[in-house]
Amino acid sequence: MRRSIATVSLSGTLRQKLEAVAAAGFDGVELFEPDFTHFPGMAGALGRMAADLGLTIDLFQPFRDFEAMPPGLFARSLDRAERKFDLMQAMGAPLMLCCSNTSPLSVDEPELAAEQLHALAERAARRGLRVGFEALAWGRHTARYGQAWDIVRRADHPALGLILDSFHTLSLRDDPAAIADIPGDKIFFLQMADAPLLSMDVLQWARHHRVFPGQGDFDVVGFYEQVLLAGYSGPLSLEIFNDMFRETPNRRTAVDAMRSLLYLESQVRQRLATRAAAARPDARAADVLQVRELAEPPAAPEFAGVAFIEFAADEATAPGLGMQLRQLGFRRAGRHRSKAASLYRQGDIAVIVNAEPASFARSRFELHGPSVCALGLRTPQPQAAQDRAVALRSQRHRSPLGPGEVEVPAIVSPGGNLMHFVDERLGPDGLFAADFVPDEDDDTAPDAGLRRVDHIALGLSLEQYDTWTLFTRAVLGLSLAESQELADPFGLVRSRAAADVARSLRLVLNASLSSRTLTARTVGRRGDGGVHHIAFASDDIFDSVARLRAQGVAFLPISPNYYDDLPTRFDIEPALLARMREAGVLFDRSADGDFLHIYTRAAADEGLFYEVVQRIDFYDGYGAANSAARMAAQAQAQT
Ligand SMILES: O=C(O)c1ccc(O)c(O)c1
Ligand SMILES: [Mg+2]
Repeated sequence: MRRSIATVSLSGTLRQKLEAVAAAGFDGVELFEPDFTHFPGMAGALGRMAADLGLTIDLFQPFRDFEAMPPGLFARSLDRAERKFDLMQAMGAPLMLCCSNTSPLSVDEPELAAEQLHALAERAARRGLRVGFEALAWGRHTARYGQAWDIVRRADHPALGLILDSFHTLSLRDDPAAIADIPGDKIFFLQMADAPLLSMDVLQWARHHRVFPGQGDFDVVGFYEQVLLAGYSGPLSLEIFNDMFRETPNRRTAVDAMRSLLYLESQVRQRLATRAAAARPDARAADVLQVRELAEPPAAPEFAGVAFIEFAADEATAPGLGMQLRQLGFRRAGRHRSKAASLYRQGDIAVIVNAEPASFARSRFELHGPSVCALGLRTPQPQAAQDRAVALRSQRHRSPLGPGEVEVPAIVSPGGNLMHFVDERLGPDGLFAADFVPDEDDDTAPDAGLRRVDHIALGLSLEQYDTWTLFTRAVLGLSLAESQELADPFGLVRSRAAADVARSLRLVLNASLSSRTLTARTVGRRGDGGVHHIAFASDDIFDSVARLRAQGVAFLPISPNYYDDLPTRFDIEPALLARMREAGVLFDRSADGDFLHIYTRAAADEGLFYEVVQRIDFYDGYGAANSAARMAAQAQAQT
């Protein structure tokens, strides 16, 4: 399996792009011609540079506005092609991408298009080169792969084949099923791109909003499956035009790119295995040439809740964090055997405050101040979870172990915090029993009835939003809800939830479109991928709130207008409404159940805040409808 990527997909100079692509383990690139036009060297030098990095130049693109032209223009286009063939030969690129004509001068005559492409292929063949024809979704007369294939078939030249691009097919909601009937050796190249479902002009959509497979909403797996069933055995390439990727540091983009391909391959591999094993086995599936070359990471782990949340602190800030936790009803349950770390417990929740000098936590503290630096996720398959993450290009993390301490497989999540995979078989206390010496406080505050972590919300920069989408989906195997845009008084916040099937692990990804929202400021202080707020579940939110208020916890004040509005939206018992109004509790309802929740005020210097939630019946959301109430209250609480 050769993996490739178009140079247009990354930021940087051409040299930097190639270096990033090579470092991420790609075999080749599609050279986007404008990258070459501004390259300070000749084609031969570029070819040598790529070769020195261990990369091939698999394709030269795009050659535009060629087929179905009136004769005068056609002759000129052939001359233009010869100049490009010169370059391709000098740089060692064997294949030219010719995209379907968008010129108003082109004519709707497939026979003419075929004839002219035949002539182009003949010129290419004389030099040992090949041409691939790709239907652009906005091509003047050829927009669908079926039309492009019809022209390629009519042209009938061995040096002319089809180029497929998932974006063009899926954006037009065209059915990829007929791809499987195209002879695999006539498909010369495959470009994969995903995209969010948007209703907009297809050219704008294609040039600005493509994302890597697994980051969008298209059925890219179904598309790739059809291409493999056709018998295609060429490179699997990414071609992503995306405004954000043009500015994101290219090393990060290249890792996301590789992760997306490996994830795509693993999903297709499973589909093909299912077809081959079906009651009436699919002979073509069994014959797919590349199936053994498709990536096969260990299966995504199951989760069984959040085992712990770890704060980074130092000697000066650890006591303050401890006080805050006590106020929230946690008791100090132990001190670490070998590190300057304390354990706080309430219900099933465990919070570690780590002030160990010269540790990973301290390095995060130095960057971001007191903040969450690691999450422990409980799973029956901790080693497989880590192995999958590493197979999908996450970094393994090893912490120094003291005597008798339990080794917990860990990885670095995007943005640099840690994720530990804690063996479920250790039980709720097992990990802590080994690592922490029991040490109950004397001055413990009363338990506030917080039972478990309901969800953890992360603050992300916009450029990390797609990275986290792919990370949660591919590495953690979570499923994602739709993105929503929430109104902070100082700008919009894009938000989507990721959760496991059992709903034992819920992460909320928040990215601000503005630089002035609370989310944006959290990212500035806490770093990209930092924890923005933590929601704890209570079985009786009113009781928990009363206890917390008695401990001096301050909650966000909610406008009386909110409570006047609620009964116009929902049929709520007056007694419940009165209780909510009095307690400052917010309300949401879906077809599955109700949701009661409340937010603490952000500690003045921290940014981080807490939420208490109560899910009734099978409510599965996060009260997004109340986020505007929350953000307005936060803005007002700060003035
Ligand atoms: O947007 C374009 O022009 C363009 C060019 C080449 C491609 O392969 C493609 O999918 C789009
Ligand atoms: Mg394309």
